[in-house]
Amino acid sequence: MPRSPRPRPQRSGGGHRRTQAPGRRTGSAPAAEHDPIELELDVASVAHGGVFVARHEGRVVFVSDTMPGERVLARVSDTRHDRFWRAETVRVLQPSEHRREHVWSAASVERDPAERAGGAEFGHIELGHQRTLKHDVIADALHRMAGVEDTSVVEPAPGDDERGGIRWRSRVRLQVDDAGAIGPFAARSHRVVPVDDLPLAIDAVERAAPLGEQQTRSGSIDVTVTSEGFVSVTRRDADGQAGRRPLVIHERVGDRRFALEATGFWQVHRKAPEVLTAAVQGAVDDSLFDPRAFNLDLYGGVGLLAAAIGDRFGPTTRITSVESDENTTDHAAANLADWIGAQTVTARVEHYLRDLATRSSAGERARLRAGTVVLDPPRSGAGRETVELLAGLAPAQLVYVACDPVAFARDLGWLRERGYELAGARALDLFPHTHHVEMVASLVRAD
Ligand SMILES: C[S@@+](CC[C@H](N)C(=O)[O-])C[C@H]1O[C@@H](n2cnc3c(N)ncnc32)[C@H](O)[C@@H]1O
Repeated sequence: MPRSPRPRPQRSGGGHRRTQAPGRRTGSAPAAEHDPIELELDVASVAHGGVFVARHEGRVVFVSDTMPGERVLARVSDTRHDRFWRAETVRVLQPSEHRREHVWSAASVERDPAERAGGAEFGHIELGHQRTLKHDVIADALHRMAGVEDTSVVEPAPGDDERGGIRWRSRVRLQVDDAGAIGPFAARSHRVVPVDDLPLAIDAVERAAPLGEQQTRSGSIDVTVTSEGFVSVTRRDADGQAGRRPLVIHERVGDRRFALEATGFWQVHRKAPEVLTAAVQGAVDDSLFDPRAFNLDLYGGVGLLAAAIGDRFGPTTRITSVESDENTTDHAAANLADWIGAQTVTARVEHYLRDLATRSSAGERARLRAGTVVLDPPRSGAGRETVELLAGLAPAQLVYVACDPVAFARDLGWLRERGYELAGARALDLFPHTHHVEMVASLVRAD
């Protein structure tokens, strides 16, 4: 790919284009609305968060809607930081061989950046190359933050390649703006973009979504279609109130049926529950697993991964599922009720582990050391406090399910400092056409 000797600053819509002195701080305001800075940029690599890295006069510019190897004209949208700016591609000057027509015209680079629907930020990239880029992000994070070299590939979910990576979302959240218009937010903004279609959603979700309608009040709309085909549409006002008691729905995974609230947490990809069940079952080292030990399912939700362990190791397996949301724990208790060794606890994981660290008996401590811990934290990861408490309890093995590889890499770095080694990791593309990727990693105590 030919490279220009130097990116040229340009002014939008005319021959003469504006630049700013390198390192100049422009305060908290974004680039002036009527005088946007436009830059010609050579895009070098992928960054975490669905953006790509270019440089302008020594400063990093994070650019959206492009990919490595492209030359683009990009409009600067954020100059608040000294060390980096943010910009949106407005025109592709030299496309990559991996560029495709966007799978969602509402998110395409042909639209003005403010009118592009968010949530499909890799939709212009060939599907296999999206996975290469996700791998690059994982490998870089593991190398920098955990000192681990990753050679794994990012695996597709069943059926995604055949469908071109569309029609996988079983739940969608739409927004309603002050004028009553319905749609997703634009990328990196709270501006609602009305859309005609939702190609990442399964057909039944798209059909149930009130696209093109008007609402009388601002807020959000959650559209969910269960694996059994039940449709639920929950409207919330701007302060998040649903206006009626939460609806209970059911999801089926293999022979199990899970009850949960329609707006409660459930894996978004229609195949994710079974893919993650199998991945977690496969990530446990049998030789280290003790069904009578103090086994834990942390951030347990309605019990999906506790059930994965129970179904693999049998009904005598003891496991305690810990979840902070009380209604969710109630559902987990019902979902796991047929299984004698399963317990559910409503608590924040960090509080629960601190309690175990300070109050458990010598016998419990021994059973914890012999235990297996599955943890599936939210996007922010487990965090330092939880990692330290967990490492202090020293369970025999951990299975870490991560929806943010960078937060995982940070936690892995801390776990390695505290005596754990990475025994294996898989990366699963459960979010095609977005930058997101799921990881399932096995860690064992190094002693
Ligand atoms: C990524 S979901 C995983 C749920 C479950 N493992 C599954 O696959 O369905 C994370 C869950 O952790 C819960 N959670 C978030 N922060 C928590 C905390 N500090 N302690 C306990 N649970 C937490 C959320 O309510 C959510 O149910």
